[in-house]
Amino acid sequence: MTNLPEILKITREVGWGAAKLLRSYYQATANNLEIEYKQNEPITIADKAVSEYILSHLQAAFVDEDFGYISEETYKSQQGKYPGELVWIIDPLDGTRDFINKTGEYAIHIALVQNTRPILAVVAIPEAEKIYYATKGGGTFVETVNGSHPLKVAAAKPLEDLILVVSRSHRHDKLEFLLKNLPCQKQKAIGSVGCKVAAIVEQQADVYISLSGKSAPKDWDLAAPELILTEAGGKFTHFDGRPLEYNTGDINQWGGLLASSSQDHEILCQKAELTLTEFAAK
Ligand SMILES: Nc1ncnc2c1ncn2[C@@H]1O[C@H](COP(=O)(O)O)[C@@H](OP(=O)(O)O)[C@H]1O
Ligand SMILES: [Mg+2]
Repeated sequence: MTNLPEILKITREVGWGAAKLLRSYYQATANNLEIEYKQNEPITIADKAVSEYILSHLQAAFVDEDFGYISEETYKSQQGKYPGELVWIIDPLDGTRDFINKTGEYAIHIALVQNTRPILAVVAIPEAEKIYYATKGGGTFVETVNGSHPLKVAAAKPLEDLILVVSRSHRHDKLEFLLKNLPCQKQKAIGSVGCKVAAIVEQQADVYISLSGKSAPKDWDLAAPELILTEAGGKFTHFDGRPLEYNTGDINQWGGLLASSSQDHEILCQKAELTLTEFAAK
């Protein structure tokens, strides 16, 4: 395999190119985004164009490599898991609703997964003109036009001072009950998982909670943001402490997931599980 630093260099370039392309769609006010709905989730021509851009550039750069490719826009529910060891998991536009509603909170996720776990990640945030990148064991960095520097999550603070970020559009009764009963009541809505994790590694937030309802977030929503967070010193697990796994055959990430700046991660997970038991008993 081409070495990881070389793969990262190429992926960062692809991330910047994809960010520029996606931003051009965001800023073209006269553009008809040709919004369609797939299982209740919107898709625009920008999702498709950026997916095509990322896939074609990665495939051209790694013609000699035995990589699989899973992109939100080209994924077919019957395709099952990629049988090889290394697979790219790509979300060309995470936060499509926020993209359409012009909140600026949208991101691009590119992760390389080895045997169900991410080993390399790029999260691009076009409106901030930043990319975040990480490799397993190599730390997390933020890059702007002025260069890059490492990032670490915030130091420990009291539970009640932790700032929690949560989805703006994927809300339901069970999640609302959970959010109301957590010890951290400083809560704000941010679109896109990439943008939520960026807020945590930039020390503007501390905790992110995702709880599936009738639908669940998918591998491409989480693989890249997870590595960006954990390499910055944070934790990202199921409420029961299990690590997330990708390319398992079920693209959905069911259940409760908690991402945090790590101090008190286990306490928050236990509290979340307890609160769900209370909800079930209502
Ligand atoms: N309960 C859920 N069901 C389906 N998708 C979910 C979800 N929660 C989060 N997601 C996905 O996670 C991404 C971020 O969501 P949010 O901005 O609400 O936090 C979105 O990806 P896409 O925009 O790529 O579809 C969204 O579809
Ligand atoms: Mg997404």
